[in-house]
Amino acid sequence: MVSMIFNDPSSAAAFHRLSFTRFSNGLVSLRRFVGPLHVFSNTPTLPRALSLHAPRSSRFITASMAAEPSAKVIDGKSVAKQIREEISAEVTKLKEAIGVVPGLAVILVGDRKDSATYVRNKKKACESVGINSFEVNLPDDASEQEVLKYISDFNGDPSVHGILVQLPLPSHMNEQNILNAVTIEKDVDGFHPLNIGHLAMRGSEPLFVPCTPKGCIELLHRYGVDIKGKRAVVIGRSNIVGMPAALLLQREDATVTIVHSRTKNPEEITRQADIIISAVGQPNMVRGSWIKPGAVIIDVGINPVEDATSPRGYRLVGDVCYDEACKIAAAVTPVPGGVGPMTIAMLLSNTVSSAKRAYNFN
Ligand SMILES: NC(=O)C1=CN([C@@H]2O[C@H](COP(=O)(O)OP(=O)(O)OC[C@H]3O[C@@H](n4cnc5c(N)ncnc54)[C@H](OP(=O)(O)O)[C@@H]3O)[C@@H](O)[C@H]2O)C=CC1
Ligand SMILES: Nc1nc(=O)c2c([nH]1)NC[C@@H]1CN(c3ccc(C(=O)N[C@@H](CCC(=O)O)C(=O)O)cc3)C=[N+]21
Repeated sequence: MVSMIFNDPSSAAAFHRLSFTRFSNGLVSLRRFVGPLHVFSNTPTLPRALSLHAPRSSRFITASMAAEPSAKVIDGKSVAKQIREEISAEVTKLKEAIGVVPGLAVILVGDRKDSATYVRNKKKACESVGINSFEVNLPDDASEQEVLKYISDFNGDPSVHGILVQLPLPSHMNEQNILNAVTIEKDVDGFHPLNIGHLAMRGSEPLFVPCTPKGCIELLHRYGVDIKGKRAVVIGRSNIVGMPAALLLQREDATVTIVHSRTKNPEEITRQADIIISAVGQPNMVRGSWIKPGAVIIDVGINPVEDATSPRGYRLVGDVCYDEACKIAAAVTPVPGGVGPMTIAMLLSNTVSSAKRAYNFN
């Protein structure tokens, strides 16, 4: 038996919620109960709160019905839009109060089409909230020294509050050397070893948290998903997504397991999770059978798959088999429109925080 709980959109103001309880025989019973709204109070236009808890006191008012359960869609695109509006207001406040406009510098090396698209999207997002953006495009055969020179210039430029070196870098460059060169005060990607080290240490705070994992947690928060005490599985252990996502979940008091390419029984381990964050890069790897009924799924994967019907000849899918997940999970992020837009929103947020910190502005 599983429970999925979500606010009734037609009566959210009265804090009424509907609860579907699905039994092993496939029947679904509908309950209505009145209770405290689970979490967020400052996001009135956001989607309904979602809780992993079963209600303690609830009142049966309706009989059973046979229906295919369907997960709630965690709409990263609309949450990111809301966050951009919040950031835009902060940027205006900063400018009016002390005449400072936050600035983000992006360094792109090489001519990868996907990287160029991401950089273009970041630039557009900056414009949309009033952040200045500075862009450097270097050819694929540029030297590491050239990149380091630009980083050093941006480190010393007071109009730049955030520096992002688009990854991946060409293979002749040493990624660690380059990421280490960004001053930690402007490391809005949160990839500097000192920022990662602070993230990993209890009682310590990094200046910046990596954008994609931060966006995943922000989605869980804004959808009212309880993390404390839950079992979380992160699939993938990269420096930019999987590892920091696991650290963040742990900081939120989840019990965290990391699944990677050498894990012996990934399906069985993942099936124990209340919360799954998948960052692998394998289309549709996480099947319905990997998912515990009622789990919440954050799908970070962005995988192009051939699609002759799409104008681009391909479409993007996640690591999680979306159709199967929808039938068994409580909530799931789509691809596109899930974590991707949140990554960019968190980058803007980190850039504004950096500018505020530089001027001691609260
Ligand atoms: N939405 C967004 O904003 C972002 C999306 N992405 C997307 O997320 C995905 C992951 O990105 P990234 O972390 O950079 O990728 P990496 O390739 O750096 O890391 C992939 C991770 O997945 C693990 N892995 C690979 N195959 C399997 C498998 N069969 N079973 C279990 N684990 C496996 C690897 O394990 P091992 O360590 O053992 O090799 C590794 O830890 C990609 O699709 C990428 O495009 C990335 C960044 C941002
Ligand atoms: N230094 C650095 N920092 C990064 O944060 C970083 C990086 N390098 N290299 C590449 C990855 C990938 N990444 C994404 C950002 C936004 C979307 C995004 O907005 N995706 C849209 C779809 C975009 C489309 O349609 O192509 C979505 O999921 O809805 C995706 C992926 C950031 N990364």
